[in-house]
Amino acid sequence: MALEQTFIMIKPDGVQRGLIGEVIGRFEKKGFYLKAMKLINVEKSFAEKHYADLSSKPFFGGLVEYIVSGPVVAMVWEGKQVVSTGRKLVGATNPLAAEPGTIRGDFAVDIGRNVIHGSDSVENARKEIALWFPEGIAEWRSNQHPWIYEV
Ligand SMILES: Nc1ncnc2c1ncn2[C@@H]1O[C@H](COP(=O)(O)OP(=O)(O)OP(=O)(O)O)[C@@H](O)[C@H]1O
Repeated sequence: MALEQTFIMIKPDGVQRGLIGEVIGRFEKKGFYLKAMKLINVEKSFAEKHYADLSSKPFFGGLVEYIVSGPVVAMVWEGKQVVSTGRKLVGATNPLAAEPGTIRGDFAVDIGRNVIHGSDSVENARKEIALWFPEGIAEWRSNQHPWIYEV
């Protein structure tokens, strides 16, 4: 069975608020595999590249300032339908609309401080992983695999 990969980033507010372990724990306990992770400060030009699709939006400048305001945790997670299911774990963009039980629903209030990013499609996940991890990602699979996945 081919497993998907997605790019997940804990934004500067999530790092500052001590939510790294909480976020990782939710993805781990679900049954997804952490394939790459780094805590880094990104340059403005890099943040602009990551959010290039939103460059015409009025909030673009503020969004880029937010992303460069402190370290972020960039991760690759692997699993069955991890792109769409990861978005469900993350919750709606506006945290006030995000369901309780989701990361944004449980830990955020404002759209401009929504703790986490998750790729919105398999194609964008591929692009984002290539952008953030040009060095490549780890190859491994949990020994618990047969206890999480039927095949
Ligand atoms: N109206 C807005 N005002 C301020 N910031 C916004 C607004 N809309 C979106 N953003 C910020 O831009 C990010 C990207 O917006 P997008 O529409 O791609 O939402 P998303 O896919 O849920 O979020 P992300 O890409 O971060 O996972 C949001 O997560 C949020 O931080």
